[in-house]
Amino acid sequence: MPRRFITVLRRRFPAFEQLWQRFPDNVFVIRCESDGRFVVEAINPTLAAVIGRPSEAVAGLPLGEVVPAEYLALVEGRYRACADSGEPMTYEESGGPAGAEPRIWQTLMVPAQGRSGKVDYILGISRDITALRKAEAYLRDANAALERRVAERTAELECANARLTELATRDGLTGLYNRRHLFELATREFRRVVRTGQPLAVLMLDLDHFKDINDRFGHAAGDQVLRALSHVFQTALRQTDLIGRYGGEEFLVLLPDTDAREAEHIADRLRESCATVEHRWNHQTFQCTLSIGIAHYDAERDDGLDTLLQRADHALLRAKAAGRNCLVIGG
Ligand SMILES: Nc1nc2c(ncn2[C@@H]2O[C@H](COP(=O)(O)OP(=O)(O)OP(=O)(O)O)[C@@H](O)[C@H]2O)c(=O)[nH]1
Repeated sequence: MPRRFITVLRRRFPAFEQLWQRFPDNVFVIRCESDGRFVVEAINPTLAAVIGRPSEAVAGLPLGEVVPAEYLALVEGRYRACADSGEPMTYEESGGPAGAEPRIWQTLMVPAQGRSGKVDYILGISRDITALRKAEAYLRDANAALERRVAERTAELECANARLTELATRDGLTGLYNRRHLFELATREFRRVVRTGQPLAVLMLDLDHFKDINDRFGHAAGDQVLRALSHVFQTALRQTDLIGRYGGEEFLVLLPDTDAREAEHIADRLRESCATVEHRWNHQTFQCTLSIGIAHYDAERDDGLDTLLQRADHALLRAKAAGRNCLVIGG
């Protein structure tokens, strides 16, 4: 029998008595009476301190005289379930005296069967896990806050990276690809057509008498024209075409998979749309025309991107010499 057993243990083994006196969790032994009632057989000093009564004063009392009335039905229900099932049970509960901070308890109950097989005693250990649960909740919150912060920082970094890529690849004034990045893309495109043998047209665009615009209206007006025309060019081209700012008022366009007739047609569309844009500056309006040199990839002649660009450049010079606002196809 547990009481006898515990009493014997405590008397016979000083080490067990030490353990019983010092054990930091609550230990209790409940006797199950044959009429279904429960009696407190023994509680250790830790549990005695929690309920505020000496162990000796509680031993032998019916459960109803030890457990506060508001918890009695709940506690009895648990003991009954353990006794009826004959199986160990664990549960968690919160409670405590009114006005005090509620505590959370984790309890393990083990039924002890007598010779008849009936459960005579329930041995229990109950641990105050309030601090543990609080620490877990704190860690959960801290973790969630950290995850939120990491997500925010990742979004900020992605934004900054996108901005850096933008700065590294785009021309600050027009928003078109800058010369360096355009060369990278053009080189890639050139390698592709060398491999596939597909057509590739190159247009070298140069605004006519742009210096006059700067001289007449000022540099800021010139900048406005460059921005406006860049937008016009970009909208006139297909998604697959590449356009970038090649120099001051010079632009390079690559037209992949475009035959000679189509390239000429696109070039003329660019030339015309440029010429028809009306620019306004200080209550004055003016137009700006465009000369274009065209070159087509020729596997026999173009062993590198340079020669193809050179041929487009020569064609552009001829367009200028021919009076501007026109296009010339390079030989
Ligand atoms: N406003 C402005 N002007 C620029 C920019 N880059 C280059 N330019 C100007 O573009 C002008 C180019 O002049 P030129 O090379 O003589 O050519 P052009 O006057 O267009 O004459 P043609 O090309 O022969 O028709 C110069 O006045 C440059 O200062 C820029 O970013 N903004």
